[in-house]
Amino acid sequence: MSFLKLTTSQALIKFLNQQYIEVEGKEQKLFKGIFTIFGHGNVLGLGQALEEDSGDLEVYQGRSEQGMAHAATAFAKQNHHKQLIACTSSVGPGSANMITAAATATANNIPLLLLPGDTFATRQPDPVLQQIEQTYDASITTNDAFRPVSKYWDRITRPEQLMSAMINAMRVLTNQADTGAVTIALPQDVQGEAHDYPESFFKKRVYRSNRQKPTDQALADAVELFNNKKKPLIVCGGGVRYSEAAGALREFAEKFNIPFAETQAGKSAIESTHPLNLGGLGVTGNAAANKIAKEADLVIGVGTRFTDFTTASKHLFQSVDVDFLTINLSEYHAGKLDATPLVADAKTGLEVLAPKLAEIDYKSSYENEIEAAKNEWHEELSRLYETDYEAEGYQPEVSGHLDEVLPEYEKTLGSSLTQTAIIGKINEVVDEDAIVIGASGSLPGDLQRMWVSRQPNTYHMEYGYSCMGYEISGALGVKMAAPEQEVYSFVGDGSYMMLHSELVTSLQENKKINVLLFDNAGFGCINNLQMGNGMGSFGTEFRKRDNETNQLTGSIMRIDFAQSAAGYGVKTYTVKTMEELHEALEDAKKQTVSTLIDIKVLPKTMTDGYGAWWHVGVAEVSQNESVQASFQEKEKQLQKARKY
Ligand SMILES: Cc1ncc(C[n+]2csc(CCOP(=O)(O)OP(=O)(O)O)c2C)c(N)n1
Ligand SMILES: O=C1C[C@@H](O)[C@H](O)[C@@H](O)C1=O
Ligand SMILES: [Mg+2]
Repeated sequence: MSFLKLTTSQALIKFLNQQYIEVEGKEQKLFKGIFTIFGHGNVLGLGQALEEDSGDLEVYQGRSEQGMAHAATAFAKQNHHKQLIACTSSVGPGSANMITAAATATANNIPLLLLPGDTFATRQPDPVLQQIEQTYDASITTNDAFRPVSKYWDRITRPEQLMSAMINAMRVLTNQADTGAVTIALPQDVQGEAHDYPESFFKKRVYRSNRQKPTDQALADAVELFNNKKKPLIVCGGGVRYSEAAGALREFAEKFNIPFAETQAGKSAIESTHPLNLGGLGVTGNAAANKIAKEADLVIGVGTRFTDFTTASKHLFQSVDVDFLTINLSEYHAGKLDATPLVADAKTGLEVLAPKLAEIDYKSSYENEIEAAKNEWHEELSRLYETDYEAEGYQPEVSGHLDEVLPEYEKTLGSSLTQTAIIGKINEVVDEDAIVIGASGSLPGDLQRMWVSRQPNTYHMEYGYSCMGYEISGALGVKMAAPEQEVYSFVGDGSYMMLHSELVTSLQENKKINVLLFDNAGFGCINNLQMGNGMGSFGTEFRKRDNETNQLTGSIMRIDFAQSAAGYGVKTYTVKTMEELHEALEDAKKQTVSTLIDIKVLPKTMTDGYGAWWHVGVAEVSQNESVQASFQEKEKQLQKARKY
C-alpha cells in the first residue's frame, strides 16, 4: 500500500476533487467549488490547503456565512443535486452563522457540505478566542449546535478520522431519499496536522442514481387502490423535479386523465398551461387545485413530504372516500397519511405503475370539471392582474384590517401599486426561461398561485424552511447553476433587510441577478395572520416609536433601498407606477451587472386564501372578543381535519 503525507485539510481537498457523479452516462465532478469566509479557525488549515492546491475547486469569497451556505443550497437545488458547492467557516460565530442555512438545506432535502472550524482538539490553548466554555461538558463547542439540523455530523479530532467521516459524508450527500446538511467540524489544530493517508482514500469515486424500483407486492397494492376511484389527483412534489420525472408524470397524467396540482417545490416541473395542470395546491394554492382536491377520492403524492401548507393542515382532502398513494424514495415520507406506499424513485415508480393501470384499462371519470375549475381560476387571475387602487369601490384583497390607513401608506410610499398587478406585469415582461426565486413572506403564496411557469425548472421556491434571507443568497446560487438564464429574486422589504449580503458577491463573481424588492413597509404576511386571527396590528408594521404611546405606532418608515444598493454598484430603479415598472424591467434586461428594482407597494394587496385552512396556534383565553371568536373558529375547523 502506498501513502501520501498530507495535512487533514490537504487530504480533504484532494478527496473532494476525486468525487464524481454520473449524469446521463457521463461522469462529472460533484464539487464545483467552495465558499469561504476565513478566520483564525480555518485560514491556516483549510485556507492553506486551498492556496497550495485547490485542484479543480473554484474558491469563492462569501459575505455572510448564512448567505453563502444558502447560495450553495440553491445551487444544488437548481441543478437537481448534480453538483455541489462546499462551505468553510471559521470557528464560533462564523460557524454559528451557518446553522440556519444547514437547517434550511435539511428541511428541503438538499445536499450541503459544511466545514466549520472548531476549537483545539488538544485543548492546550483553551479557551481560544470565540470558544464558549460549557462547565458541564468540556467537549461541547458551537458546532454541536449543528447536530439537530444535520443529516450527518462528525468532528475530526485525529487526522485519520477524516477517511471514515468523508465516506459517510458522501453516503448522505448522495442519498436522494434522505439528504440534507452534512457537517464536518474541523478543529483548528487538526486541520494542519499531517498523516500518511493511504492512496486508496483518494481513488476516483463515482456516484450513480440507482432509480429504485418498487417491490411487486407494493405495485400490486397500488394498482388495487385504483379500483372504483373516479376522481384521482396527483400532487407533484419536489421529488418529481429532482428525479427528473416530469416526462413520466406528464405521460401518466395524460394517459389516465388525471389532473395534477403542484407543491412549492414541484412547481414548474411541467408548464402551468398544460390542460391537466391545476397549479398550486393547499394554503398558498389556488381555487382550481383546492376545489378538485376537496372532491378527490385518490390522492397520489409523487415526491412530496405532504407539509401542512400542501395538505392545508390535513384539512384539504374532504371526500369521505379519499385514499392516499405515495410514490417516494423515502419510506418515512411514503408512510404519511396512512398511504399505500410505493417506495421508489418518482420516475421509475410512475413508469412501472403505468402499464399495470393500462392492463386494467384504468381511466378517471372526470368530464369537464378540470377545465371548468381552470377557467374559473383564470377569470380570477385576470381580476388579480387588474386590481387598481384608484378604481371606484376598490377593496384590498386582504380587507377589513388596515383599510383606513391605506391612504397613509399611499402618501408615504408615494405609490398606489397593488402586489397582484405587479406580479402580473412581471410575469408578462420577463423572458420565458427566466428563473424566479423566493422563500418567505407574502410573495411565495402569490407566486405559487399566480405565477405562470412557461418552461421547466424556472420556479425556485425554498418553502421547506421559508427562511428569510434565502431569496438573494439563493439567487446567486441559482445563477451559478444556470448562468445563461435571467434570475429574478422576489423579496419583501423585511427579508431584504434581514440578509442581502451576497448581492455584493454577485457583483464580485459577475453573476447578474435581478432583485425585485417589494417594499410594503412591514412584515406584511404576519400582519395579515395576526389581524386575520383577531389580534390588532402589533409589531409588524414598520412604524417609528411614538413618543406619546411609547409603542411602534408612529409614522411609517420610508427607506430608499435603491439608493443603498446603488452604493454597492448595483444598477437600481425606484418604481411607483406600472409604467415605471415596465421600463425598469426592460432596462434591467439590458444590464450586465446585478439590478435591484425597489417597488413601492401597498400592504394588503397580496392574494388572500382560496379555500384552504391553516392550523395556527390561536390563544385559548383572551380579553379580546375577536381572539375568542378566532379560537372557536379554529376548534371548529380542527374537527374537520384528519387527526394525524
Ligand atoms: C429567518 C426568518 N425569521 C422569521 C420568519 C417569520 N416570518 C415569515 S414572513 C415574515 C415577514 C416578511 O416580511 P417581508 O419580507 O417584508 O414580506 P411581506 O410579508 O411583507 O411580503 C417573518 C418575520 C421567517 N420566515 N424566517
Ligand atoms: O410564518 C410564516 C408565514 C408564511 O405566510 C410565510 O410565507 C413564511 O415565510 C413564514 O415564516
Ligand atoms: Mg414587507
